[in-house]
Amino acid sequence: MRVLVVTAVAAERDAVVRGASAAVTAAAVEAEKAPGTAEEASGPVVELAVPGYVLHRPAPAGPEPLVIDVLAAGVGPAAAAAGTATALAAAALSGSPYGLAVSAGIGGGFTTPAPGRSAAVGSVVVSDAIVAADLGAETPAGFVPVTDLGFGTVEHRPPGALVRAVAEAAGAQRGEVLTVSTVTGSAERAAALVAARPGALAEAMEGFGVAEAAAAHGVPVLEIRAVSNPVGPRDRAAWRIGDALEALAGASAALREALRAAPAETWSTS
Ligand SMILES: O=C(O)c1cccc(C(=O)CC[C@H]2O[C@@H](n3cnc4c(=O)[nH]cnc43)[C@H](O)[C@@H]2O)c1
Repeated sequence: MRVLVVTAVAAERDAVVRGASAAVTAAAVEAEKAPGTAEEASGPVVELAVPGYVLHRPAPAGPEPLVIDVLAAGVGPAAAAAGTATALAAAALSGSPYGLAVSAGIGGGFTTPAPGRSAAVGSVVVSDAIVAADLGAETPAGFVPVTDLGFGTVEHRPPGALVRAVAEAAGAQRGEVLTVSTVTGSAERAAALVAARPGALAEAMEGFGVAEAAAAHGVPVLEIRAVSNPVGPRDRAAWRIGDALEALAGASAALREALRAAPAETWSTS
């Protein structure tokens, strides 16, 4: 299967490639399918051009049928949708379509959702719903989602069995990941988001864009977020981007292992 992983920035892309490459190496050595040392087994990263973008592909180990391409498409839902749609279309036109699109990167973690649920800095969240949290209209009665106005959708649901497999492999929590166009910067806004979506565990800025492009192409979608900061009052001193990128690399290794263990036939209809 071919998997497209879409990040916002190059640092996230490189973390995903590093994690997926480490997983390739471990799998190859464990299965003794590839000769040589761990370093030799992982091989170089191949760069592939699609119109307007460059994909990074960790070299597959031996004849493994799983191919993971990683694209840094830019910050925000529009950039994410444009990059994802381009890569999906290019692959489909070449006769080798992707079977899964993954939005991956760092994100904010909600620390005061429902009792017992909190996404701490350095932890990982795998989306069970990808939600456009601010797509709608502000009215005297409050925020109205675009679906209540008679348009489109505000939610995409990844395959449940895949969510469970990846979350288990990554030691991650499962929960809703909200896509916002404005980073939350106050306790009041954080509380309003959780009130509207009690299942929310994380927020970021790209998942819904990736999901809309994937839906247009009939491709399943997943979102993985490594928490770099709490959602709430702005506090740059609380950001832990390095820790989150390490967690993202670990989650990417887990993603690869989960996909090897649970191929698409086992989750594509769940
Ligand atoms: O200036 C700020 O206060 C601020 C706080 C958190 C993040 C930012 C960014 O500009 C990063 C945007 C980038 O990273 C993802 N991200 C990371 N944390 C969050 C968050 O708390 N809320 C939304 N997005 C976040 C996001 O997906 C973008 O790719 C600035």
